[in-house]
Parts: sequence; structure tokens; C-alpha cells
Amino acid sequence: MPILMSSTTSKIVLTATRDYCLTMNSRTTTGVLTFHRRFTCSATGTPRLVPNPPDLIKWVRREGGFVHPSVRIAESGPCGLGLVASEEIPKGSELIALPEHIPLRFPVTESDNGDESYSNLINLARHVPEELWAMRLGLKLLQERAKTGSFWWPYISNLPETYTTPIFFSGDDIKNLQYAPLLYQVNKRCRFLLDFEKEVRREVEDVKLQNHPFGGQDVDASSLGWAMSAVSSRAFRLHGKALQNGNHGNVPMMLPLIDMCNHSFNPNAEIVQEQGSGNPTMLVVAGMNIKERSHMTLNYGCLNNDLFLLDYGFVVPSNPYDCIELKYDGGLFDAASMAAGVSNPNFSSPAPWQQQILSKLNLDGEQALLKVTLGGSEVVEGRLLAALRVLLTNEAEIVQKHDLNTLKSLSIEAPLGLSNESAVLRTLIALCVIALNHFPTKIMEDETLLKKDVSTSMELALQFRIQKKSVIIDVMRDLAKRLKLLSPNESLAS
Ligand SMILES: C[S@@+](CC[C@H](N)C(=O)[O-])C[C@H]1O[C@@H](n2cnc3c(N)ncnc32)[C@H](O)[C@@H]1O
Repeated sequence: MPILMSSTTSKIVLTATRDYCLTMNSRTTTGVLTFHRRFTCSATGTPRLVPNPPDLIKWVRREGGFVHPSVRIAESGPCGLGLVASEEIPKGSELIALPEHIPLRFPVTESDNGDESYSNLINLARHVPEELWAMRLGLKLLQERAKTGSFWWPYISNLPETYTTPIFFSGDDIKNLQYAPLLYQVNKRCRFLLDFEKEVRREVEDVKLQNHPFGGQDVDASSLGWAMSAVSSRAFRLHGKALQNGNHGNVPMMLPLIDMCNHSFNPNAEIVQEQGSGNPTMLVVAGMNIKERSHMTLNYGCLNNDLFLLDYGFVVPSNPYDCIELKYDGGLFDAASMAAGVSNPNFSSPAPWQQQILSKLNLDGEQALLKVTLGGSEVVEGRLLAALRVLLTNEAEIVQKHDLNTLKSLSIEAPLGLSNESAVLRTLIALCVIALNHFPTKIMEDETLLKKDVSTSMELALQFRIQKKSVIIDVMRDLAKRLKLLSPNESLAS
């Protein structure tokens, strides 16, 4: 788990502690993977793998799929390409239906039927940790991309040529994210890709051309990163047969054309998986009336901006699920509490009964999960709130009267009394101030930079850190309001 904060306030780490990050430019893929078709930019604002790729809608129809006659592929502003309604489409209409053979999945059968390139691909996939599942399917994507006459070429040639995920940022722009948990994840992915590049080269070194998983072509960290980003930004996890055990579970798959839908938390379309007696079909259905010229959207998930940027390469402004991570740390919490005017806080040396509750909250002990969050729908993570309430009181008997769920709930006002709640809210606000002050720049400075002519990755880094700081400010506002309601005559400034 990323560790955001160390033991003293002065050592709070919101920025990266280590400096090594990999800079990859997916355009270098061109030179490394010598594909059968040359890479060039398309005429659209979102360059695809080839300038004039085959018509995806026609291909889906030819392969037995259904596409509503009013569905078109069109530019969708900063989102790249998207699906647009050429006429009003009524709620409940089927928009797209894909028969089972169209989605691109990682192969699931263990038997290779004598195809060694297949078993070599499976062997490579075994080196990929489960959390990087996108890389497994990415290997299959790379295999198909390298294959002359691949069934999926009409789909693959329509994929974006480059991605804006932070593994492709320059070292400086990774640092410009200013947020340690994300820097940690980006560095981890870059490190994995560099190591995996070596692993892949080692594995295929002596493989005969006909058994080579990528048709004899060299695969480097950039091409692996391209494939991983293509999958993480487009794949859906749907019901299907899993590789690990052959059982049915959530299986990642790429859904041609359906993956042209952009994201919205209020989508007008939804995916339905039809599991009839025959082969399963992937359906997209209009969840509401879709007006002429409107874009069709799906909800990619209730994710924070770390995941949107890491996996999809964009930042959602005012994302209600965005949050910041902190490390539950006695020294830091004592410092915040003292800054908030609480005398003798004992986060560093809790009483045995308090320690017991911390263990129940999984904030103490060997398996403790010390990462806690502020922001998102909860505003203050329940475990953190309960810990503060318990550690800022000496009254064990009053605490024992409440169950943990009550102590974890912000909507249950002052369960341990007004002065306890006031100390809790003040400590949380002080934590927010500390976290905010730790960012090397202020929102206003970021906004000024954003108005300048900056690169796409710098723009994303600026948007990302502005949103993180805004989350902290929103949490502070919310807590200050609660504090005011609690003690209307007390001024927050004190
Ligand atoms: C599943 S694809 C959608 C099709 C894609 N726009 C294209 O041109 O191929 C997901 C990608 O679309 C873009 N995207 C989707 N929703 C977006 C949004 N709400 N804001 C910005 N970019 C978005 C991001 O680049 C993301 O990685």
C-alpha cells in the first residue's frame, strides 16, 4: 500500500519519495514492433493505428452483430472518438449487440492443440501479477496486432495509436502529479514493464519463428505499455470463463464498437449480458431517450481520479468518488490534534482499551491496514472517524456503550459528546491543512499554469493535482460546517 504520510508532520510525504520513473513514449513502439502495417496518424483528432481503418460498424454487422441504424462513430471533443445518435433513439432500444466470437478475450483452454505460440503466450501471462490483469489480455492484443490477417484487425486498426496514461509521462510530469500514492503506482507499473520486457525477451529468445507468440517481432516496454493501456482503458470485466481455473467469473474482454462509448457517471446507455440457451451476446441498451446528436455514454465505474488517470488516462472534474489517502500514524495525528488545540492527545501511546478498538478497526496489529481516506461519498473513512473519536476521549465506559458502526458514522452526531466531536472535527481539519500545505504549489498557481500552452501530460498532471487539492478543501468545508452546527458560538479561527 502506498504510504502517504510518515511519522512526523515535517516528514509528511505527499510527493514521491523515490525518483526513478520510466519515461516511455508509445510512438517509439513504431520503431520497435515492426508491424505488417505502418503506423501513421489518421486525419482525425485522435490518431488511430492506421490512417483510414476499416469501417468498424460495417465489420460488426458483417460478423453477425447488430448496430442500431442511428448509431455513428464521431469525434467527441476531448474524449476522442465516441458514439453519437444521428436521430433520437427511444429508451430501451438495443444499440449494439455482439455475438460471442467478436469480443477479444485471453485464451482459456490449457491445451494448445499443438500450437506452441499459444502455449508460449500462456507461459508469458503467468509472469503477470493478478492486479495487472490488463497486461495478460494485452499480450493477446499484441499477438493479434502482430498477426497478418488477424480476425480482429478491423478492430485493432481502429484503436488509438497513443495513450495518455501516466506510464507514458516524462519523469518531470510524473513528479508534477504531486501525489505520492499515484506516483507509487505509476513507478510500480513502469518497473513491472521494464522487468517484463526482459522476461519476454528471455522467454522467446530461442523460440522458432513459427512458435513465436508475436510472429518473431521484438516486444519492448513501450509496446507492452501500449497494450496494457489499450486494455485497461477499454476492457470490460464480464461474466465468462476464467483462465486461472476455467470457472465462470468476471473475465476481462475487449468489446469492439461498444468500447467507443465514453464515460459518464450519469450514462444514457448500459451493458447487458444476454445468457440465453445459445451463445452469450453482449448488448448495449439505451437507458433513457437519447436525443439526436447526443453521445452515448457508459459508466466505467465509481472510481477515484487515481484509477481514472492510471487506467484510462483522463481526470474527472468534481469527481464525487475522488479522495485522498493518508497513513494512520500516531505521531502525525498527535501533531494535527495539538495544532487543533487539543491538549495531550495520545495517538502515539493509546491506552490498552483504545488499542483493542484500533485492532478491531484494523488500524493496529501486524495485518493492520493503515491507509485511510478523506473525501468521496463517506467524507471521512469510517475507520478513521471511529479511531479519532475513541482516541480523543478518556471515557472507556461511554465508548463501550456504542457499537463500532455508530462510531464510524459521520451522520451520527457526537456519539461521545460535544467536546469529543469538536476535538475530532478540529483534528481532521488540521490534518487537511497539513495535507494541503504539503503540496508544493497552490491551486491558483496550478490554474495559471493550466492556462499556458502545456503538454497533454502536464495538463493532466495539473488537472489531477487541482482535483486532489479541491477534495481536501471540500472536506474541510464540510467539516467546518459540522463544527459550526455543533458549537455555533465558537469561531473556527480559534
Ligand atoms: C473505452 S475508450 C472510449 C473511446 C475513445 N474515446 C476512443 O477514441 O477510442 C476510453 C477512452 O476514452 C476517453 N474518455 C472516455 N470518457 C472520457 C471522459 N469522460 N473524459 C475524457 N476522456 C474520456 C479516454 O481517453 C479513455 O481512455
